Parts: sequence; C-alpha cells; structure tokens
Amino acid sequence: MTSGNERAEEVFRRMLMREVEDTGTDLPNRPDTAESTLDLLRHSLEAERGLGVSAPHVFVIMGASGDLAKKKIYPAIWWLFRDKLLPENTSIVGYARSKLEVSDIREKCDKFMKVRSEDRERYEQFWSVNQYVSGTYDDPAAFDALSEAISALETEATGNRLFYLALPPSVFGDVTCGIARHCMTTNPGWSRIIVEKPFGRDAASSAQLSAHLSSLFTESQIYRIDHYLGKEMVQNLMTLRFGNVLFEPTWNRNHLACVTITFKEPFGTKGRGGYFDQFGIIRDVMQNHLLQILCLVAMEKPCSTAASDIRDEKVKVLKCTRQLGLEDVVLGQYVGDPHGDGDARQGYLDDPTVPKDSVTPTFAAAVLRIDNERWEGVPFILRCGKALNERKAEVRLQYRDVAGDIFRGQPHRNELVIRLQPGEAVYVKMMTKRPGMTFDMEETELDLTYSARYKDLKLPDAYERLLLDVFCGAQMHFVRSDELEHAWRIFTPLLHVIDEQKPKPVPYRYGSRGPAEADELSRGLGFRYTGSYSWKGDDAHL
Ligand SMILES: NC(=O)C1=CN([C@@H]2O[C@H](COP(=O)(O)OP(=O)(O)OC[C@H]3O[C@@H](n4cnc5c(N)ncnc54)[C@H](OP(=O)(O)O)[C@@H]3O)[C@@H](O)[C@H]2O)C=CC1
Ligand SMILES: O=C1O[C@H](COP(=O)(O)O)[C@@H](O)[C@H](O)[C@H]1O
Repeated sequence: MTSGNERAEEVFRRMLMREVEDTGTDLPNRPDTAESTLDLLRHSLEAERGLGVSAPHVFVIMGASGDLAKKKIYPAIWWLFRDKLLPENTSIVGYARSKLEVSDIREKCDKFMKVRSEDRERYEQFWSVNQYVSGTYDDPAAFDALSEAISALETEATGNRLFYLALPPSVFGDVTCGIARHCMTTNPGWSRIIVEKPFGRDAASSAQLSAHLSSLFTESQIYRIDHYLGKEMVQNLMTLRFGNVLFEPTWNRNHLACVTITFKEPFGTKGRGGYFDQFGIIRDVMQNHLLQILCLVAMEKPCSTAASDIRDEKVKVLKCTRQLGLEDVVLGQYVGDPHGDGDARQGYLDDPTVPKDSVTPTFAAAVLRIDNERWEGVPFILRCGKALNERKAEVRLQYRDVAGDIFRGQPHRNELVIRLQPGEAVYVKMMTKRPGMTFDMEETELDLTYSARYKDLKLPDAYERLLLDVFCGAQMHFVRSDELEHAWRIFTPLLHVIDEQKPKPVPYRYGSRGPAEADELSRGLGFRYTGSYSWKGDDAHL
C-alpha cells in the first residue's frame, strides 16, 4: 500500500505535470528525499501559478441533497480529505433547493462514507469544513448568495472554485448560467465545472448542450465525467498497450479475430425504471462507458500522455467507426424468473415505475466496425445488460486460429482478457503441453490477478481519482466535446430507429446470460466459444 507521503507526492507531481503540459517546461531535477521533493513541487507550482496548492479551494456540490451526491460525491471528497490528498485549505459547500443543515446532509451520507474507527477525528474535521446553502436553481439572487458564501471561505481576495453538477438535465441550463454569471472566481484563481451524463439524447441535443456550455465556459474549464475512465483497469489499458513490447505487435487485424467488450449487472432497475426507461441500456452504458473503453483499446499510440494528444487519438478512432443500424444489434428486455428468489421474479415490465408496454432495451449487443488500417475486418462486439447472471466488465481480445497447425486441430484460440471489475485481472488463455509423459496439450493461463499479486491492495474509487484530477487540472480522463460529437454520430441513427420504430426486444430470463441471439451474433462474427476452458484458480476474491 502506498504511504500518505507517497500519495501526497503523487498529487503534487500530477499538479506539476499539468503545468508542464500547459507550459511545455521540463520537470525540475528531483532531489532524493520525498519531503524536499514535495517542497520543490509545491514551490514550483506556487511560483508559476501565482495561486498554488495552499490557496483556498472551494468544492461546490450543486444538487447536494440528491442521490448521486450522497452515494458518490460526498464519499469521494471525504476519502480524498481523509488521505490528505486535497489542497490544505479546501472547503466544501453543498447547494440545493431543500432547506437543510450540514447535519442533515451528514446523516444522508453517513452510511456511504465507510468511516473506519481510526478516522473518527478526521471525519469530524471533514464536516467542520462543510457548509450548506439552500436556494433555487433559477434565481440570480440565490447564486449571488452562494457566491458570497464561497467568498467568505476564501481568505485571500481570490481562490479556486470547483462546481460539481450532480443534477437532473432539467435544471442543467439554469444552473450553468447561474454559475457562469454569478459564481466564477476572479483572476488569478480558476473555476472548473464538472458535468455528469447524460450529455444529450442524440447528436442534435448533445451539440446543443455543447454549444450552451461553450457559450459560458472554455473547454479547459469543463470536466465531463465518464466514471469508467476513473477505473483502475480502464486507466491500465494505455499502460498495457504502450508500456510493453509484448502485446502491441499482435494488437491488429493480422492476429485478432474479434474484440468483445462486456458489461454485465446481476440486478434489474430496482425501482429506478422510470429514469432508465427514458434512456435504455444503449444510452445508459454502451454509448458512453463501453465506447470510451473501445477508444482506449483501438486508438493509435498518442504522441505523449498529454490530455490533448490522448483525446486527439480517441477522436481519430471514433471518426473511423461506422454508424450503427438496427441490423448491427440484438436488443433484449428481461422477464421475471418464476423459479428465482426475490427480485429475480420481477421482470422489467413488473417494475411499477416502467410503462406496461415499454420496449426499452435492458440488454444490447452491437457490432462496431472500425475502418482503418489496423482494424479493418475485426468486429468490436459491445455487450451490456441488466439482470444478467453475474457482475462483470471485461475486454476480451480473441486471437485467430494457429496457422499451419501441426497439432491436428487441438490448439484452442488464445484470448487476452482484461477484467475491469470485479476482481481486477489480466490473463492470457493459452495452450501448454500437459505436464508429464504425455505429449498432449491443454488450455491454461498466464495470470495476473491483482489480489494475489498486490497484497492488501486498496484501489481508489473511480470518482475519488477523477475528482482529484479536477483539482490537479488534468483532463486526460475526461471527455472532450468533439469525442462526444463523434460518439453520438455513431449511435444516433440506431437510436432514432429504435425510438421511432420501437422494435420489440427479445425477452431474456432474469439471471441468464442474456438472449441466445446475442451469442449467435458473436458466433456469426467469428467469435469461437469452445466451453472447454476451466480456470483452476481461486475465485474467492471475486
Ligand atoms: N485471474 C483470474 O481471476 C482469472 C479468472 N478466470 C475465471 O475463469 C472463468 C472462465 O474464464 P473465461 O475467460 O470467462 O472463459 P470461458 O471460456 O468460460 O468464457 C469465455 C467467453 O465465452 C463467453 N461464453 C460463455 N458461455 C458461452 C456460451 N454458452 N456461448 C457463447 N459464449 C459463451 C463468455 O461470455 P459471457 O461473459 O457473456 O458469459 C466469455 O466471453 C471466469 O469466471 C474467469 O473470471 C480465468 C482466468 C484468470
Ligand atoms: O453509469 C452507470 O453505471 C452504473 C454501473 O457503474 P459501476 O461503476 O457500478 O460498474 C450502472 O449501474 C448505471 O445504470 C449507469 O447509469
């Protein structure tokens, strides 16, 4: 496990890297001890920026009384505070319509904060730097009052402000205008806006939203969150690909038969169906999380790790990706399992918040085609669904058959699997000689299971990582507006056909692997499942 000092150093390093990215200057020579490195980094930052890490920072949560705030945002900011990863002088202000006190917010958040007994004192300190302001989302006077509350926390004439919009799309326009007109900091401080999906419903509404945001803020002030980009193994994709010689030479059409990117959840909409029904699984998971993963798997090597270089490469691969039509997908909707327990008996249409005649897909499998030199002819199969047999997100690269096979059809295809969650792992399924006198072969694996390789590993939550990036000004793991534009270009024709023609999704049983038609789609695209592989490892960590 990394020590607090190492983690603090990492934060300052990231802040400095951000400066380097912006200014093109070199990192200073680093002295040997961590402490002096910290000092060096702190001083270079403060000298360069005028307003550095010891300046006041105010983290504002718009929609502080809501679900996302209590389940994800307050916990993430608390964990950063607990581990001393935030700038020293950071305050937190919650803003929402409900007339509440900080103690009410604390009560709502308590059960999500994972407070260990040794953190009790720190936890009290955390709430002592919290404030709550109530106000409507469309009243200029309320935004002035919010700005005054923030200013009162800024001991200097200025400070750095971060606004997290944990709000429904219906108030998004008013709130962004309110912030831009009444709450921005004065120079030399900065203001940053963190926005959550949905980033529109299709190409046109997303473009409208982007135009709205860019009329109020610069792109460098906007942080569009896709929380999958904050996950350990998603961030690891670039390291695996570009930090090794081993994989990259086979990472192309000459060696790969297909790439499958999977997201599975073992529960249904759990009463949240009213919200889900307006979006469906393609807008909820595929068009954002899975497509971002596809970009990281398929893009070319960026010129550097600078955010702009990485995002340029993602845009390039999206530009080469064909638009989808109905013929490219299998859509499903779960039905209750009469033999199941509890929730499993309830189908999607049994959720009282879902219209009885809804045809919204809760499962989708789609084949994406990337028309470039590396990927022509290699199907990218994206699969996602609710109420399936397990919780799992993974990337699976299936290699072609061995050419000129001398073993008379015995070798099964190699697969490189990057399991994103749960139980982070990278494994290569491969053939080996069965140990002993025999010259037979068997399937086995090269296995990097994180829980076995890294003892007592505690990985940060995706939101924790991403919020820290916003403090540091690092946009590498956030979505740029042109990425969105191209992501929507790929999905909009399909989504419009689904919205207008309302094709009936294939029913699949709660707790199953999804519709058999999805396996047929994969088979038709060249994916081979033999069913012969069995892992001898310990599943206890999963
Ligand atoms: N380090 C570790 O923790 C390791 C763990 N393991 C574990 O071993 C188990 C098996 O490994 P795995 O790589 O999944 O190999 P499998 O051969 O079992 O599955 C491979 C792929 O085949 C698909 N599949 C499963 N059943 C069918 C079917 N009937 N028709 C068509 N496709 C099918 C799966 O899709 P779908 O997901 O949709 O079912 C998956 O994409 C897993 O639980 C894995 O987590 C293996 C190696 C290392
Ligand atoms: O964005 C979303 O993601 C969650 C799954 O996130 P995870 O981090 O738990 O894997 C999903 O349940 C939700 O429907 C979707 O909106």
